Amino acid sequence: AGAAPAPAPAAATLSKRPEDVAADELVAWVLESGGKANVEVRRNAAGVRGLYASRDIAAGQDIYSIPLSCILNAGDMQDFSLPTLALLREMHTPCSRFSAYVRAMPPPAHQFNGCNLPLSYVSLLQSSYWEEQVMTWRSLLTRLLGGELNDSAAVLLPEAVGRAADNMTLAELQYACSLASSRYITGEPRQRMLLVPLFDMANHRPGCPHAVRSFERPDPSFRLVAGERIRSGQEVCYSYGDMADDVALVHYGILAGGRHTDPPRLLMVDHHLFDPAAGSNLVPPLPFEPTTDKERRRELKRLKARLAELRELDRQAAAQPAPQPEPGYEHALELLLRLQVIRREALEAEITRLGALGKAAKMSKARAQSEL
Ligand SMILES: C[S@@+](CC[C@H](N)C(=O)[O-])C[C@H]1O[C@@H](n2cnc3c(N)ncnc32)[C@H](O)[C@@H]1O
Repeated sequence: AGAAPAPAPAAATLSKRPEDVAADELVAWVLESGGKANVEVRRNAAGVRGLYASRDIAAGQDIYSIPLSCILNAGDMQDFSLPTLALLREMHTPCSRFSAYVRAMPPPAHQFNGCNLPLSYVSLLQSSYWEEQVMTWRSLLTRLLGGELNDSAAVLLPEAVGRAADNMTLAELQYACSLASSRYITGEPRQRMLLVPLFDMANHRPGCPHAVRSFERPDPSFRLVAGERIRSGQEVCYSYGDMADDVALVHYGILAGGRHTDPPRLLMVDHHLFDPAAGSNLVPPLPFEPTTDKERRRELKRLKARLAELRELDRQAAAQPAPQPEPGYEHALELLLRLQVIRREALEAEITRLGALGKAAKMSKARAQSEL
């Protein structure tokens, strides 16, 4: 008689996904290691996990500070596979000090970008530039898996994961690549690819003003500084860059919201400043401003031709069975199909805008002549 029953674990803990329990442990590890965190990791109503302020944070204050001992440094920026291998190394190292970090990663069913795009989806990108990019990444991973001896490679697969290389699958490599490539950060003053716990829990918001400070003296820790006041409970965002929707989808598995801009933002591959040979992924969101009517007509012709090509693809697709979702990649298919719609809407809007510019110019010319 007498002993009170042990308190039941809170419902929230019971229902927590393993990666979310690990995320709490990750915060504890960062704090134990001397870091500071005015944030916690939570999910929003739509189930997207992110960072939330655990108290009010004034503009200019640190949102968190991550000690260097908690950063996974994947080396310099020459080798595409390094962040993938750095992550895999920790995933296959028993008692890794990054164990909470790797356990907090989204599982394969919730992880998607161009690294693990199913082959059957590649043509849905409807862009030779993106299709080539994705196939190049796939081929680099395939060669890494095949143990191709490349004397210039910084790290080979068995060097990173030991005997686990014997049983590694392309799917596992693609998953690790997708995780690493959507999470690492590079930048001044050290040009290194860094996987930073907690930093990589912040979701993208275009124009988010919070800024990273790192390797400063006397405090070299990795800090995120509030660019505006954040109230307790508010989501802590980070701007992944000024991305068009195709860039956001291939690099982060998200749509950046380009259709909501005015005018709707063209995909990078449709933008007048896009140069596939330059290999740059960032095209400024500057609308085309013709200085002459000839320029305007040339751009209008280019856009109409692009839209006509896409309409032709639509006609061909309508005669085929609808694309089938690959198990675990249902959401990815939805995003790709939505990107196709956004692309056409943005082209149509730009064609309308340039057409209207021409009409307005003609009318003002006619008015000027009638006044003479
Ligand atoms: C650096 S991680 C951010 C943390 C991530 N949500 C998590 O739970 O680990 C980047 C990934 O988060 C997701 N993400 C980032 N920004 C998002 C947004 N605005 N909406 C939905 N998902 C987003 C995408 O899956 C993206 O590849």
